Amino acid sequence: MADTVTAPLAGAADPTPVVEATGITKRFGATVALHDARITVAPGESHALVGRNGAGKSTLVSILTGIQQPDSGTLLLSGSPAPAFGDTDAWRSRVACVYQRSTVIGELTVAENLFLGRQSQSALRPIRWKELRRRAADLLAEYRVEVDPAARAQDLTVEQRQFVEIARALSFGSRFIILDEPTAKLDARGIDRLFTKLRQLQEQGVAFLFISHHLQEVYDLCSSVTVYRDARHILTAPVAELGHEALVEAMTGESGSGSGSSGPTRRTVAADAPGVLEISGLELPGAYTEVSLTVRSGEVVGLAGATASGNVRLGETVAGLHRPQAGRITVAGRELRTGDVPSALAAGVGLVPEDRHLQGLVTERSVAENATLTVTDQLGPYGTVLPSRTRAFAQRMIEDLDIKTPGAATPVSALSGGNQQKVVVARALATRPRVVVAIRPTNGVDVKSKEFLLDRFQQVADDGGAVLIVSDELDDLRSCDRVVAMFHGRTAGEFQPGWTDEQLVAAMEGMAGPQDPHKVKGTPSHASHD
Ligand SMILES: Nc1ncnc2c1ncn2[C@@H]1O[C@H](COP(=O)(O)OP(=O)(O)OP(=O)(O)O)[C@@H](O)[C@H]1O
Repeated sequence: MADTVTAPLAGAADPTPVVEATGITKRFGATVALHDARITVAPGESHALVGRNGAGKSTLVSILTGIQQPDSGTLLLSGSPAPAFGDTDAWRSRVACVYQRSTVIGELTVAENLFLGRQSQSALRPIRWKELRRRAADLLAEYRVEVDPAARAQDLTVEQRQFVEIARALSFGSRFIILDEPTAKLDARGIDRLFTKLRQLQEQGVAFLFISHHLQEVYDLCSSVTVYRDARHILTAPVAELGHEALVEAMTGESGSGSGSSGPTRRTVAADAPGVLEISGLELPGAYTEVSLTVRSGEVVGLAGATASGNVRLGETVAGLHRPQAGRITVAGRELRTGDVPSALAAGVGLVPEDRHLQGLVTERSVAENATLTVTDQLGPYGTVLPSRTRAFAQRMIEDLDIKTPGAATPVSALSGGNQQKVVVARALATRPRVVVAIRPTNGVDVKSKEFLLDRFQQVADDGGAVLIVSDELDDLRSCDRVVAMFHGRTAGEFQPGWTDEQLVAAMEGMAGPQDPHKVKGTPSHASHD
């Protein structure tokens, strides 16, 4: 069992790549996930890996971290052949991965998480908790991570948990860290703090492989970028030499494909269109207060806000997941029984939940079963579910949402992350809802598919429905007919088309009224602040 290695970080004097993978091929049944793929990351380098959903990025990560074996290919870590498959200690002394979903255990303290499985030198010796906390404090100080070792992991913020994971990885001796969509659950401030920490560590010689669908983050953080497309390596280039359009072109294989920067075509919602979703005086203690909002037929409204703004809880309340203390919600004039999911479903509310793993999918079940979970009543007579009808229904959803899967019977666990997200959206749309509440709906979805999904929500509105997009992603919000910003549980301004990133970001940060010109730094992907 490995003990703590708190070797100080050194500069990047040795030019041997931390990873050099060549000719990597990996198949899952008939699916070729990687074909003759390669990647090289230099010490102290911040290297991005980008590609559309299903391009093979996560498969590469699982091979680089020893979770999966390639069918063929060569993998060198710091110039040495990769450890034997299954030799966990050897693998984690060379490479670690911080995933979007944290691997720390919420019920345990930071110190316990850091030394999990290596608390005591000998299994027979009792664990000395005081000593453990002291070692944890030393370790955190070494990497300048400001977290209390005695705090329960579940009480930490998402990025603090990531810092603990990074410190744990470094303590095993690894100087190469893979970050797989690390910003997906962070708000703007969290992203800033994570990037600051990564830059600090990079200066100390730590190398990163950074995977993100937010291309602006690639430009902000990385010096080189590798693009995969359809299981193959397409190019590796210095970030500074590859413009945004060329990068998207490499990812999609289509020239001049655009990336959402041109913005959606503006539609006008009739001024006398009836309110389909009406929220009045809603209050949920600890989350939001006195919120009133109407979404009219044909309208897509953005509900913007940072992590603690209350926007997510408000969206979830509409879908029946929380019972507010005061206020009313009506859908097409009918009052909802609040805090009751079946009642919201029956009224025609479809939900794209925030966390597809916790609230969205049964991953061991098929794409067909997951996509039709909310419409089983339409799949056969007298409460029966006909497999043929389920498959046909699912097939339509697969085509409609461009889900990349070998078939409707494929388990969702075999799909790439972005395609799993599309199944969640498919399920929300399967009921032909009058109201769609979509929480960060493009999470993990590539640039092209993002436009595609947002377009599907527009279609719901075009068919007379009302859509509420709850997000802090400026790309999501840009597609809306109107945006309401929330800050600390209250609405903090309304924005008509033509708003600038700076204006909206300022409102989300509690710094400005609607469309007040403010000098605030913004990024095109996530909201930022000054
Ligand atoms: N365990 C598995 N069984 C079967 N197929 C799999 C499995 N894991 C991945 N695949 C398939 O391999 C291909 C590559 O998937 P991978 O998860 O590596 O893509 P990705 O680039 O990480 O996508 P995303 O951006 O959506 O996360 C996909 O077609 C996926 O469905």
